[in-house]
Amino acid sequence: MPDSPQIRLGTRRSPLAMAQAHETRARLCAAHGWDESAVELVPVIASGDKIQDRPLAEIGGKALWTRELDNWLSEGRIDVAVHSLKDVETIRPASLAIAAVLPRADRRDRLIGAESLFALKEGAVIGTSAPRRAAQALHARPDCTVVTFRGNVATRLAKLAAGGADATFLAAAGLERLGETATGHPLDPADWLPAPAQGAIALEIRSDDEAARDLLAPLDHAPSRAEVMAERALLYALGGTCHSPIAVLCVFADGELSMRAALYSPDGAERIEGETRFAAGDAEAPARLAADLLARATPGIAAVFEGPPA
Ligand SMILES: NCc1[nH]cc(CCC(=O)O)c1CC(=O)O
Repeated sequence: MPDSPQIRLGTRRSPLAMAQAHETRARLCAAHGWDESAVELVPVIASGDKIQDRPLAEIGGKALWTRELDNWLSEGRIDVAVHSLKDVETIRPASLAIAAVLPRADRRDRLIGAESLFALKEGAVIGTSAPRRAAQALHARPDCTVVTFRGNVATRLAKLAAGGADATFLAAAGLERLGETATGHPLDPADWLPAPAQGAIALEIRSDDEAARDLLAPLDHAPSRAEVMAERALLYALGGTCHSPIAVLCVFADGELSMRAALYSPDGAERIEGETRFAAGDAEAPARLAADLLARATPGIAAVFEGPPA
């Protein structure tokens, strides 16, 4: 029952990031019989949090969420970086490693502002800055207009309430972690797939930090890890980034992974879909699905998916 911190968790400062850090601390304390003082939370300001008015794709993409935490981790100022895995680039420094993936929360998006996309009025305005959500929405409702909607969850809900749009999308996982359990309407993955690794919290460490690796090992949830790593492998093999309108869901059941993915042109006019089932140990399956999708890509899709990095 240590009094001084055993481990320092770095986190972004947004309410959602802090909720994820608190969840991680609770799981660590439960796994090791510690009281809260054993885990120090270290809030770090991410560059993405300082810029709220432009789409992420325009201002440098996902690295905005990870750069400061990467630096603090590499410099030994924290032992663990707590991430929404959805926001973590697929190509990471070799000096860092994902030591654990927590049990994945609700993977779905929720629509806020209408019961379904088809309940929206003709020509409705949808607030989002996620290229995936914009393309999916325009595919289903080409009459709608998409406007940029950034900021943390509360900011986006406030923008919606203030009339900045008729509807917006937020991840169910994030809403639930913030206690917004009744906000919006979950979208069925049968017709609205989420983002790669949506709903998953990943704990990153320095690759050579065996002490941190051992402390985090009991928190790792192997089925969740298998699902989200397969989704990230698909994104990597497509050459996807945060600019890429890709939706994917991989589900683990009975020792098998089932993956379904859809690629869009940014305007939502073009859409292709593919699916595959594979054994949990088959690390090449996502790349095979990616190759199949790329081979079938229409021009507007081929323009934004460049294939795997050389
Ligand atoms: N891009 C921001 C972001 N990163 C992770 C979540 C939610 C939590 C998660 O998906 O794990 C959100 C908010 C959202 O997309 O609604």
